[in-house]
This record gives sequence, structure tokens and C-alpha cells, in this order.
Amino acid sequence: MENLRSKATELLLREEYKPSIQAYTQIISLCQTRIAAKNPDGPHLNKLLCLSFSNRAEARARLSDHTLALTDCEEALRIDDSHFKTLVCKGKILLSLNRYGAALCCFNAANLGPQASENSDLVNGFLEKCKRLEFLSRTGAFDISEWVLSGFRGKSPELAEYIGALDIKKSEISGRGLFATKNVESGTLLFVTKAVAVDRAIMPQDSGENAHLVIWKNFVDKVSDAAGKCSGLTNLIWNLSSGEEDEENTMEVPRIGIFRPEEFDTDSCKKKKKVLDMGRLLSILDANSFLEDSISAKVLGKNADYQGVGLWVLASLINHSCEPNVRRLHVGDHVVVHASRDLRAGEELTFAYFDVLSPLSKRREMARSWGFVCGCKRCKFEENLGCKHETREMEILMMGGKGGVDMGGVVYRLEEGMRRWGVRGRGKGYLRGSFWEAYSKVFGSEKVMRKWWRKIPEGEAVVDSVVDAVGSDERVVKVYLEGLKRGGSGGGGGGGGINGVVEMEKAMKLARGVYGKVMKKHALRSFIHFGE
Ligand SMILES: C[S@@+](CC[C@H](N)C(=O)[O-])C[C@H]1O[C@@H](n2cnc3c(N)ncnc32)[C@H](O)[C@@H]1O
Repeated sequence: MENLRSKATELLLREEYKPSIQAYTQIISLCQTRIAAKNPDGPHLNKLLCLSFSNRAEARARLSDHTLALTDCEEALRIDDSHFKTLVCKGKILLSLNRYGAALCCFNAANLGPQASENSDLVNGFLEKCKRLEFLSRTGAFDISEWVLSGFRGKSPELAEYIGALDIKKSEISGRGLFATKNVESGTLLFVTKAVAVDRAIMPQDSGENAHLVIWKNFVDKVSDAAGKCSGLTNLIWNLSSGEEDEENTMEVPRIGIFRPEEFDTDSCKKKKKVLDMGRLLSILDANSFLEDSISAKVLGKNADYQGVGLWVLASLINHSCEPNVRRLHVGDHVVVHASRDLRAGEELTFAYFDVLSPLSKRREMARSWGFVCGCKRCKFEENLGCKHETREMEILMMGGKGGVDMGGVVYRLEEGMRRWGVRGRGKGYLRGSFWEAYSKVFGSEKVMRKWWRKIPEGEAVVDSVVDAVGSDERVVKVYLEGLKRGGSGGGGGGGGINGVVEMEKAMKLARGVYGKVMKKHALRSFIHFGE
């Protein structure tokens, strides 16, 4: 027994977790047999049994096998409910499972024991962390301003999982969807959730298909490994859409509560798991994984060649629309989802799965690659326009234009067409969003602007209608700021910048729609002045 014990300790210290688990399993079985046989050395054996469960828990936790590690912690605590090492180990596991309150209880209990004084820095560090994350997950009071302003230097800020005013219901778009439960303004944080798995790599533009396949394979392996260790997670993944139309009406609508950190039932991890065969897992990942983009690309890779793919289960319940109302930011392994425009209670939250500042034919193509036909109001509106052949001609002109095409001419033709076709209100925003490439080239060139001055609408009017149709977007905000810089919303000249309170308020509202309220006013202001 002594030999086995020193071998197990050595393996654990050498971070050889799998063999150390085997050694502790042997010790546990020997101790249990001797205790059952009423061995006179009972108290010593009990102590050894407790320590072995505790150390096996530590090794299992290091291998991210949290379910079995927690079971070992419970066994150790059944023998000694104030076992310091076990309480700390259990606290760390619960913390990594986002169960901040439960983790806090463990560290508080560890703090009461005699060993706490020798390890006060360690325990106090964990206590502080739990309190901070528990507060964030309860209030959603995140602030990533300093990190963003520092150019994403250093470690990304520590985030907690958080769920705001939302619910899961059956969706008219497809299957289930997420819905706002109260009116919220643009920029309001809706939820923060941590990835089941992410795989990232720096991929130069000319990386071939194989490099993408390697990222995808690593990602699939990571998801399958995580699911293999927890029935609760397998069941959650199993319940995601595989993108097949015939499953639409049979999909269970999960309770939003199961995604709340404190409601997550660790016992569910021990329940019988659904059988997740590789075929189904691949279809599910195909329909539910998202690429990390925008901010995150600047975060980790710090260059444009950076690529990352991940699975965020709660975010996977958001359907696509070409007039989306929420956006996401990737901060470390967390995804932060906020309203990109004002939302009404009961409204379904929708993402842009692909770039919706593109023409109808391109959007159709991108939706096809996701395996669906988008039936959103904007697509229906554009599909039913009587003048589709004219807009199609303009699309071809715009998309095929290799520098030689006068984009001012395309914009003029569209604006003049909309007058003839009687397009009003949001319809204008839909079409301007579809021809955004042409508008942005016009507003981005002094020369073209001068040529078409007064023949096409001012930048501000275009920005307003596009934001109304597709929500805030950094490219649209940029056009607004450039218009102000030129002096006047339309870009008439004379030099300017943001001079008035109204202009500043509007720029802030637009920027908040892009970055969300996790960026505070001072940070948004510097972004705005930087863009100006
Ligand atoms: C990430 S899931 C979205 C949540 C899904 N509705 C559910 O119940 O789990 C993506 C799948 O939802 C469906 N979907 C999402 N947006 C859609 C849309 N605008 N029109 C049709 N189907 C859509 C497609 O089947 C797609 O493969």
C-alpha cells in the first residue's frame, strides 16, 4: 500500500494524470476491502481513502473530467466534510462549471478549517474571484472598456455566464428561438455564455482547404471529448438542431433556467446520456457552430489571418434574419450577445449568420450553404418587388464592377427606381442595405461624392434607413462619422467633426449598437473620435 501510495503521488506530481488515476483507483479499492473486513487500522485507512479520492478528483479535474472529479470530491467529503484539499478542488471544479455561488460555499468552508491560515492567499484569491464572477453573473455589469482601449493587450477580461431578459420559445422562423422578455434599448446586454469548445489558428489567406479541415477536425474532437465526459452536455448538444426540416416540430423547447449558472444541475451530468453518433454530431455542429469574427480576430491573433470556430449552446438557439436585431462579440471563450437596435418585449432575437449588407442573390446563396431558405420580411419584400429584373441588373453591375463601374450611377439608379416603384419606409433601408457596397464606395470617395452631390441622398439619411433595417454595423457607423468629418451629414464639405450634443448622442447610440453596453461611454467616445 505504501509503495502504491508513493507511486500515485509521484505520478500526480509529474502531471501523469491517467496513470495516477489508475494508481489511486487501486488504493481506493484496497482501502475499501480492508475497511469492509474490519481491519484494526480503520482510522488510518479512512484517512488514506479520503486523500486518495481527493487526489483522484484533482487528477480527473486536470483532465477536465468534471463529472467524475465531483463524484470523487463528494466521496472524500463524506469521510471528512472539512477536508481542505477536497474543498479547494471541488470549489475550482464548480468555478470552471460557472457555478459561482456553490464554488463560493466550498471556499468559505475551506477558509474555516485549520489549514486555511497556511494557504490564505490561495483561498482568498479564489473567494474574491467567486464573489466577482457571482456578482457579474447576477447583474450583468460587465465592462471590457479598458481592455479594448489598450488594443486588446494582455489576457482578455474575466467574464461570467449571464442571462438577461430572455426566454426560449417556439419560433415562427424555425424550430426554437430566443425571445426578449422586456423592451430593451440598443446595446443592452442579453447574455454571456462560454463555449463548449473552440479551436483557433492563424491561417494565412492562401491556406488551402486542408488547413481549414484541420481546424474543423480539432474542433469536432474537442466537442466530442467534452460531451463524452458529461451526460448533461451530451443531452444539451443532442437537443440542438441538425438543420433537417422534418425535425422542426419535434424539437423540445428547453427551459431557459438550465442555462443559468446556478440552476445548472450537476446531477444531470450523471444521468443517462443520449447516444450521440458521429454522423449526428457532425450535422449538429454544421448547423450550430459559429466563426469568431470582428473583435475577436483582433483579440488573439492580432492579425487578419486569425480564424476560430466554436460552439456556444445558448447562442445556437438564435435564428438568422436578414434584418437582425442582435450582435455578438467574442471575448476569450465567451460570447457576449447584445441588442443591435431597440427591442420590444416578445420580439425574437435574430443574428446575421452571414453578411446581410449584401444583395438578395448573394444572401440566398449564403443561406443555402447553411441549409435553409430565409423567409424573413426583408427577403420576402425583395423577392416580391415587381421590378426584380432591374434590381438584378444593378446587382450584377455592382458585384461585377472591377473599379471601372461608377457606383454613384448604381446608387442613383436605385434611388430613382425606388421613387418609381413607390418604395417607402423600411423598404428603402432593405434595398439600400442590399446595395451597401455601392453606397459605401460613393460615401468613401470625395471625388464620387462631388460628382453625385445633391443627386443622391445624404449619408445620414442612408445610414438611418440602413440601421433601421439591419441594426447597427461598424461599416454604417463609419459612413456616418466620415460624413460628419466632411462637415455635414451628407458630406458637403467645409470640415467638421462631431460638434453638437445631438451628433454625439447619435454617434454613441450607433456605436453602442455595434459594441454593446459592455463598452462604457469613455471607450465608445474614443472609438468614435478614432473613426472620425
Ligand atoms: C443555429 S440553429 C438555430 C436554432 C434552431 N431554430 C433550433 O431550434 O435549434 C440553425 C438552424 O436553424 C434553422 N434556421 C435558422 N434561421 C433560419 C431562417 N431564417 N430560416 C429558416 N431556417 C432557419 C436552420 O435549420 C439552421 O440550420
